[in-house]
Amino acid sequence: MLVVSELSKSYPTAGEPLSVLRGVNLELSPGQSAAIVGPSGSGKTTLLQILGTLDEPDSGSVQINGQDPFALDARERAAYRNQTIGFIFQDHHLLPQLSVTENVLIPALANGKPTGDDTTRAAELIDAVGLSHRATHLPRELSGGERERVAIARALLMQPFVVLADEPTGNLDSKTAKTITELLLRLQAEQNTVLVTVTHSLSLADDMNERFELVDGALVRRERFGITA
Ligand SMILES: Nc1ncnc2c1ncn2[C@@H]1O[C@H](COP(=O)(O)OP(=O)(O)OP(=O)(O)O)[C@@H](O)[C@H]1O
Repeated sequence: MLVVSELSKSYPTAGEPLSVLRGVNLELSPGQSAAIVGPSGSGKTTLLQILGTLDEPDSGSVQINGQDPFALDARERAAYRNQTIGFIFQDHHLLPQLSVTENVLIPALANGKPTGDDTTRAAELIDAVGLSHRATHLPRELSGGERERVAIARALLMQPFVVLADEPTGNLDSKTAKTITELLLRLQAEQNTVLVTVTHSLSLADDMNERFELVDGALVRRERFGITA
């Protein structure tokens, strides 16, 4: 389970601190997907950064399968993050000089040289995202949708418990966005991970099991938005 309780976070400013998160609660089981929507500046990225253990909350807790990642020191937490959390970014952050296979293997490099198992799994994931014929290509030789597929394969390499996606279809046309969303949800269900997606797309939000809106620093559950595009 991913269990988030009463998270709060403020940023210092010249005057009063800017209170962004004010009591965020969330519980998701393996295999569940959730979308978080909200206006620009409502704190979606801040929340995703905390769920990803890249930033610390001021108060409240995050528990991943009963473990509190913020109880770990910075080094332990980095190792924990690499094993437990997969990240998918809008601009995919692929390394331009590395091939598709090498990019997918990046999370395994934190443990030293990729093992044979890592390489096998990378090939399986590249196949699963439909890019076997592009395995030796560089990112610049791929379309936007193909690059996003590489980012999905990379996020799943370490069999993470939680996958966090920040606008995973933000730069894609609506047809490609739909295909990528279906792929992401299929792999997420097969691998039984928790998926949390931050998005402005109500259509993408509708494809997730659960929808939440970040309102005044807290998550409010929403019904389907009824967007089919
Ligand atoms: N490091 C920081 N220091 C100070 N203020 C910050 C910092 N990071 C974010 N903020 C402020 O916190 C608020 C929430 O930012 P955040 O990036 O989480 O919003 P968001 O919902 O992801 O927005 P968008 O949809 O535009 O990406 C904004 O007002 C932003 O200016």
